[in-house]
Amino acid sequence: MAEVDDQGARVVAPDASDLERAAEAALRPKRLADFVGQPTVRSQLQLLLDAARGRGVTPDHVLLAGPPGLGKTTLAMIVAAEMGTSLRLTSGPAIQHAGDLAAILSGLQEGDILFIDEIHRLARTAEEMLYLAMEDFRVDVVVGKGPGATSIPLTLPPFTVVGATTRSGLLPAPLRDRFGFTAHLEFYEVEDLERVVHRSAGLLGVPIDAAAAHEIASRSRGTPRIANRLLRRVVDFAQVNGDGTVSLRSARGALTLFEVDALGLDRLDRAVLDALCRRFGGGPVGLTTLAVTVGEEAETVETVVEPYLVREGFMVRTPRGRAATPAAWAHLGLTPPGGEGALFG
Ligand SMILES: Nc1ncnc2c1ncn2[C@@H]1O[C@H](COP(=O)(O)OP(=O)(O)OP(=O)(O)O)[C@@H](O)[C@H]1O
Ligand SMILES: [Mg+2]
Repeated sequence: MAEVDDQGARVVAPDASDLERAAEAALRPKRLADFVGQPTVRSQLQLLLDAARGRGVTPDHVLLAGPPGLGKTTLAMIVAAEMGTSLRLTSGPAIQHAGDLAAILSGLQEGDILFIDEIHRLARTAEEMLYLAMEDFRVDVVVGKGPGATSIPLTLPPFTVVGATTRSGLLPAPLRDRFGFTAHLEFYEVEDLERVVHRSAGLLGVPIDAAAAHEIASRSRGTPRIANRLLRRVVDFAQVNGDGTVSLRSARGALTLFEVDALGLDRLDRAVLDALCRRFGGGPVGLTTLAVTVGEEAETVETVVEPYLVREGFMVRTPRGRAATPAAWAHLGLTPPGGEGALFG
């Protein structure tokens, strides 16, 4: 499906293209104190790190769970910075065989933070090796091939695994259990996103007024990555069409141009709601059917469209499939079959 490209171009997509990652690096908070919002996670993590530092040990393994763009990679980097240690970066899909993981593990230094992004996508054999490494700081390195192969047990220096996952439900329980602390990142409040926008505008050297920051924040779907991206488009707009100062007018102009509505819904979101209401009478309809109707992968609809629609009360998940709420019908300017109040009757 060609939608992979469209997906990458979506201005409210919660995930980032490779190109965007470079722009993001410049805006990443480096220390816990600069990390905006998520007060619960921040205090929990602060405690964990302070305690480890106090005892002079490496912190417990940390699992960061939550939707894309909420700050998992940022927090992993912050853990390393706060502990004054180095970060080794890898990801589930990058580890195809147990041997790949063994090579990484055997290169670790004491206190290193091993960041495993998308840890739910680790190969099965690597997963088992990781259990042992996390629990006993041991790894069995296989030397040679075939019948002559021998396995040499290697003791690892103490280190900390920071795992990140957008799908914590997919993590096998034994792996989940080996994390001493799981941080569940929540979507951000508008006020927090306003602070993200102000902070980023400051780093970009762009003047912005409070109304503009509020406008961008309220259309950012609770996601700092989206707030930063919308800010960049708004800055473009302000520089091309004005004097470069980001005002409410330029914020609205840019967001209208990119078809992000007042609630942060874009074309794909509206297409999903529209299909749900017009084609399926409000549902319930299965995820796959719904995804095919809008020409998207089921996984895309499930991970990047649905969470926001559910959270904003436009869609509900029922045992028989996805259903539109009265708010969805209202947002599309449609009347539900049987009129108002007929739903969920
Ligand atoms: N709490 C925060 N305060 C300020 N900026 C933030 C915060 N959280 C995230 N950001 C910014 O949002 C962008 C995306 O964050 P990050 O890469 O950490 O997300 P992620 O959860 O790792 O996403 P993915 O699941 O796609 O890997 C970064 O540029 C980062 O600077
Ligand atoms: Mg990340």
